[in-house]
Order: sequence, then structure tokens, then C-alpha cells
Amino acid sequence: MSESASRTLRVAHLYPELLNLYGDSGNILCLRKRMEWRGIEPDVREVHVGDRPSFSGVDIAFIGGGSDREQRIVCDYLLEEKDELAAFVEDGGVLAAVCGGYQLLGHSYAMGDQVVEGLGLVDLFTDHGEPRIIGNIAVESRVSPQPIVGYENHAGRTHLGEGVEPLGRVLFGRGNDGASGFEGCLYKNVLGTYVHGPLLPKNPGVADWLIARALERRYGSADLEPLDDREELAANEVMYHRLMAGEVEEL
Ligand SMILES: NC(=O)CC[C@H](N)C(=O)O
Repeated sequence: MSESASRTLRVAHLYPELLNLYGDSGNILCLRKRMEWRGIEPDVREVHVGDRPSFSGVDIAFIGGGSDREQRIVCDYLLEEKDELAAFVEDGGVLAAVCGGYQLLGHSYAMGDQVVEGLGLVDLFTDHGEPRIIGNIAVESRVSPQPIVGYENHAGRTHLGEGVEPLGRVLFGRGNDGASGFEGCLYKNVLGTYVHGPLLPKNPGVADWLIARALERRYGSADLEPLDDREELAANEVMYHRLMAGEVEEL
């Protein structure tokens, strides 16, 4: 057995029954397969409503997007685990959060005109904007060799605090607030983004960034052998080129 075959990464999928818009559960499938293909054992555990999640043995936590209502339910559960989640983040735990999940990371977010307390894990906040931002998106980011492509659908506008790095620069679409030109956030090993689609299958660079950060934290190094990504990269390229060639309408 090679050394890599004995590595395991634990993935916590938070509230898949509530935050699962636009195939966000495909992100977990993608992480699982990219680990398996490299002989890394994925230990995927779903956290459901009513569970008391513990993050002590977790390597990668994932939280997807959803409607305001579902987002609110999840936020209320996670607020109870706020200190443990903050300790996980500060310790370099890998946390990937999409759209509604991304908004929860900040100090507050908006449900219509109502301001709702967030988890305060990252210095950002989200307010409400009109019109709703709906459409395809492409983002240039240091975490991915290819542009990150996908689909965004959010009313919230997210504003990053000083010193919080955006995930990247919007090449097509709207991103965090439709005005700054930025998309998502990076803080320690937290990656927040509005990109659904799901995010990871067409953006293998992002998936590998998450896996690499988790391996570094648990095993001290991240020698990720390359995979045959021809299909993934073809899907990425087709979408990117169609967007940039104007074959798909902008908002
Ligand atoms: N797609 C989502 O996750 C939506 C997030 C949030 N409910 C908003 O509309 O801003």
C-alpha cells in the first residue's frame, strides 16, 4: 500500500436537506471522487437538522446555498455551534460555503429588509439589493488555474471587510455586490463564493485547492497527483468561451 493510500479526510456536509440549491450536493460527490482517485479515503458525514455537529475531527466542512427560509433555519442551528466553528476556522479548518452558506459566514445578512445575525467567522456582511442577481458567472482566481465558472442567484450583496481577500475578480456576471468587481472571499482556509452549478465538478482547481489545504493541515504536506481532467476542463472551457463570446446573455 502506498503512503497516500493510508490518508483519510473527513468531510462534514452541513444540512444537505436544507441547503442544496442547483446541485450543491454534487460538490461533495466531486470531493469524494477526487480523493478516491488518489487513494485518499473520504469519510463523508452529513450533519442533519437536530444533530449537534462537532468539528474537532473534521478536515473539510461544506455548506451549500438555499432559500432565505432554509438559510435562516440553518443559521439558527449553527449559531449554537458558533464558538466551535470559529475555533475550527482559526485553526485552519477548511470550510467551503456557497451562496446562502457564504452569506452566513459574515456578521449579518439580509432577509428582505430584515437584518439577521450571521456567524461572524469572516469580516464581511450582506445587505439586500434589487434586482436579484441571476445568471452565469466566470471568475479569475488564484486558487484555480482555470476561470471559475458557474451560476449565481442571490438578492444579497456581500461586502468584504478591509483585509479580507476576495476569491477573485469577476470576468462575467456580477459576483459579491455587482459593483466592486469582486467575487467570494478567502480567509485562512475558508472559501466563500456565490458560484453554484455546482461549484466543484467544472472547477477541479477549486476542488483540489480545498483537498490540498486539508491534507496540509492534517498531514503536513499536500502532494496531489494530477488527474485526467479532460472532461472537467472541456466543460469549464466550453462554458467560459460561450460566456465570453456573448453566446449566453448577460444580465
Ligand atoms: N442562492 C442562494 O443560496 C440564495 C441566497 C440568499 N437567500 C439570497 O437570495 O441572497
